Amino acid sequence: MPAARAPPVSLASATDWNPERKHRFKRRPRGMVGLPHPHPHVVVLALALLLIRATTAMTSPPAAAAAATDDDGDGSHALLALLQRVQAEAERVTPPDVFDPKRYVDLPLLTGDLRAAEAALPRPAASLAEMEAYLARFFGEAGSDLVAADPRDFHADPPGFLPRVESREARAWALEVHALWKLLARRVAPDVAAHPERHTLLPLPGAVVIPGARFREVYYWDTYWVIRGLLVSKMYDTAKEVTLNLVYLVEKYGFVLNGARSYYTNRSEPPLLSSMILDIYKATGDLDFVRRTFSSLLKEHRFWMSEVHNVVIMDKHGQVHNLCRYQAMWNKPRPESATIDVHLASKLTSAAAKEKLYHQVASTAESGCDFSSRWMRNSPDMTTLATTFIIPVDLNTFIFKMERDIAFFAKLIGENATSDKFLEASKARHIAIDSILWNSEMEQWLDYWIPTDGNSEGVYQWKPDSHNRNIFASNFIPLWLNAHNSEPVQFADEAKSVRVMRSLQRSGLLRAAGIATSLSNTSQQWDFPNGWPPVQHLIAEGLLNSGSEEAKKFAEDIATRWVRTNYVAYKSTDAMHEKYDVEICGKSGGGGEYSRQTGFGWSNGVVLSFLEEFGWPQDKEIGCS
Ligand SMILES: OC[C@H]1O[C@H](O[C@H]2O[C@H](CO)[C@@H](O)[C@H](O)[C@H]2O)[C@H](O)[C@@H](O)[C@@H]1O
Repeated sequence: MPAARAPPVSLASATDWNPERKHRFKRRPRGMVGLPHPHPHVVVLALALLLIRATTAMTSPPAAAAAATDDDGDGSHALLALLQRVQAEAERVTPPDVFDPKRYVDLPLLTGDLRAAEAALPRPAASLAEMEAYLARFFGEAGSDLVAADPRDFHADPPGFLPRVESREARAWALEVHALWKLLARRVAPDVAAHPERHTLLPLPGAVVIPGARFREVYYWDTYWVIRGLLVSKMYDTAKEVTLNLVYLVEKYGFVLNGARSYYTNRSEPPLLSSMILDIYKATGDLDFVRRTFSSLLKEHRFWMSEVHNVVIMDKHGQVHNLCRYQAMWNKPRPESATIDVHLASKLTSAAAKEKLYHQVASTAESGCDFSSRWMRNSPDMTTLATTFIIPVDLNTFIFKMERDIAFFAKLIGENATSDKFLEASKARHIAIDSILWNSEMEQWLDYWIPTDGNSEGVYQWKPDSHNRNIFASNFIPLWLNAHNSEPVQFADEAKSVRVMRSLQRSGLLRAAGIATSLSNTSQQWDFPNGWPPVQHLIAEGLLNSGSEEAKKFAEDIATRWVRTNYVAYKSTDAMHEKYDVEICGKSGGGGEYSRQTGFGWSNGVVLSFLEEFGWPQDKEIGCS
């Protein structure tokens, strides 16, 4: 085996992360070696990881992390424990088609008397009526601890709105979608900060835009497309305020949480904070906003570079690379879906196997794509989820982008040395993505399976047969980097982008109403036949900016299919949907562990963004063709 060479980049002074030290963890006690000065919250999580690793094999999940992350020191863990018992009791008496486990962990306690609420919980409840009476006595409605916000920069028909949308029908609808920001804007009620022990909702300093329906709180990666839409709607102040909430979370927890609930503190979501800040800067030129948020981006980068997420892998030429994976710091049922997780784990016998499964389930939620055959060793068997053993194409795309954005911002604010270091880091990641994830035969980037044999502490040796050769829309997401390249050399040059486009066209993913998430119908929501707004947008924007006229036309074709299906579904249901069935124009998506959701933050953002980018001519049909 060729000698391992250290990656060419050192970010030590910029981020306190030194890739050379990364390799030392082979000989050092296990722990957060890649993160010498992390945020205190991350330290607690890391210590939890350390504890479990001292006693179990590396393939075991970080069991002690559970104990570390469900107590914020404000008493909200006691409430969450009670709410999970409420959830379990409610399941027994609620018809399955209306039972949503998340509702129960979102309930705010009406008074400070948790003990009284505990004592009065009917165990078992005799009926649904008895359970509902109990809930009404002790708890407010789920979502009642958020109050409507009235964004001051909202105008019903903002000047300069969608100048290229000529069709009256399309324009009238776009204005209705734009008006949905008012319905989705919220503020956390003052009681949440005053009495955190009564809420699983976390306090936030500014207004938020929620996805909608059961998703009553702000979500991390959803917010990127919310921001894109708010910028189209000229709501620049709201876009900044929403983003500053996520910055606040980084400052408080060391990373952006999956969502702003105490039960989401054990994981993040696809990291797009730097992209939000970049797009706001491009729209407003507000350099103070960049200055204000910059150090939080460095902090977030440290989180993703820590041992929890970083994987070291040696390519076939002996070159060593750092890439990232998803990994939650949790090995218990997800509180928001505990009944579902417990049921799934009941197929396994040992407590250790259950913990490992819970760890994989939560780690999959960190991917934002929960759930999908993509993360299963043996699809569609959910007990074979193995997300922490996958190097995902899209995650590394987002982190490459983060590094490029940080380099750009650092230059803007005069931190040239930091800029150079992050530029180098992004180049190293570019090389890593090309070496480890690019598949020249299929002309796609492919997720990479790392071994589950307990070697995750060391440097993995790249193997050609470890690519996941199944077709997923995520295989094409690196194209998005075309949209954001400030250098003459594009991430995927024009010729390569065209080859990737042809591969996408041959893949079978493009359907009547958009790009399917995968080709496999598992009944999971991130599989066929669902298409998701962020995925359409990432791929279309990448194609649009590839430099190829043909790819640009293809991007417009994808956008047209997507806009039409959103429009037709809206006309028939009076709502924007979370996801769509790409087989049938105008049909919302289904599957997964919860019912169809409407609102919907990222759907609105993607439609507005497509309409801004491509316009809609007078004579273009907007119904299904
Ligand atoms: O309650 C189940 C899961 O719900 C969320 O995931 C889905 O909705 C999110 C909000 O729109 C979205 O960010 C994610 O991509 C969806 O899969 C939540 O994020 C999960 O953590 C949660 O377990």
